[in-house]
Amino acid sequence: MNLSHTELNQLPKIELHCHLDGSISMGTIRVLAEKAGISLPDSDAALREKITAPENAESLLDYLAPFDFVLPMLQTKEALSLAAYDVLKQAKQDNIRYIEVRFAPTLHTEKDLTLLEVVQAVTKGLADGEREFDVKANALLCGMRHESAASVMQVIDLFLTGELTHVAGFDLAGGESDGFVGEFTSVLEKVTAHDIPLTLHAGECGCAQNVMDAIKQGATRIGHGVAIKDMPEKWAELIDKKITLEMAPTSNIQTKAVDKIENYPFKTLLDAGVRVTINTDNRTVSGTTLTDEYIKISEWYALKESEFRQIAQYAYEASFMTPQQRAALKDEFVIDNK
Ligand SMILES: O=c1[nH]cnc2c1ncn2[C@@H]1O[C@H](CO)[C@@H](O)[C@H]1O
Ligand SMILES: [Zn+2]
Repeated sequence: MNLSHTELNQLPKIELHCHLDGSISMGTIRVLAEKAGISLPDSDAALREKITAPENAESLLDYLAPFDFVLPMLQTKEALSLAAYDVLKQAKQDNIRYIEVRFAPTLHTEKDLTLLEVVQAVTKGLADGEREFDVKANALLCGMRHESAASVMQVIDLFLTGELTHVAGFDLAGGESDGFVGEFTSVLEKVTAHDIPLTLHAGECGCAQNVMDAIKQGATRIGHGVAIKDMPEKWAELIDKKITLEMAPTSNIQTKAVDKIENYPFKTLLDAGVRVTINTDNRTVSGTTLTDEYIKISEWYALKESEFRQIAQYAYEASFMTPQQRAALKDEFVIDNK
């Protein structure tokens, strides 16, 4: 029998893939808009339409459109701290014990913030939320793939300032073209040269080769990676290297990473031994919670509790936690299979 919604909610969880700007609750968006002097529709239904992915999204780029609506509200330190705090509040409701919240610093410098100030404002909100909600958290910094390698390099240079706390790794996000890894070789070489933990969006709506390129370039985790379903001959390599896929069922259907649920490879990959994990990607843009994503996976595949716990252990092992965070959560996430 499937686990009940309450049981799924209560499972201890780790979320590796959650975008800050796509995950701010409607209540906090109203607060941020007011502070920014931006007027919003009065009705929640009309506002929801602006901040969620279009029902008939045709592609990843369609899916990304609502971000343009929220970003003008995320241009001050106060707004960024409040947004990060708000995401941790939501994480608590999912019984998340550890979360990595990602964002692109270059998207928050429209007013007068420096990249460093942007990151410090977000990590302040995470630190406040950690204390308030007993959820551990780190930030991941994203470079945007539509920006130049030189601009993305400025984000990498933040890691080298020695001024960051609560920042655990790097990612590339935005629209995905085939062969994108090659456009950012110089950036990604610097990432690995400095041992900065690396996850890359790949094989979301691009080809399976993007996933293999990302791994070759040093990514230990892949954002989505759905397209690897088309290269079963590579699964053994993923298993061998303990590559972890950060999948997000609702988002993956919305972006048309697969045309229909029957073609979603989550369970096939899990059964084959590939390390898959469950994530929201964007709580608000996808209109979901991590509990909702667990419910979806439970309804689609009737997973047993032991399988959900195995998936959470994969997330624990692949996370970019500090040694202290890892030690504190060990008993909740390392299951004894023997
Ligand atoms: O699923 C996704 N694939 C690729 N890029 C994404 C996805 N969700 C959000 N973003 C992009 O990442 C930026 C930083 O958080 C967002 O502004 C959005 O453009
Ligand atoms: Zn994403």
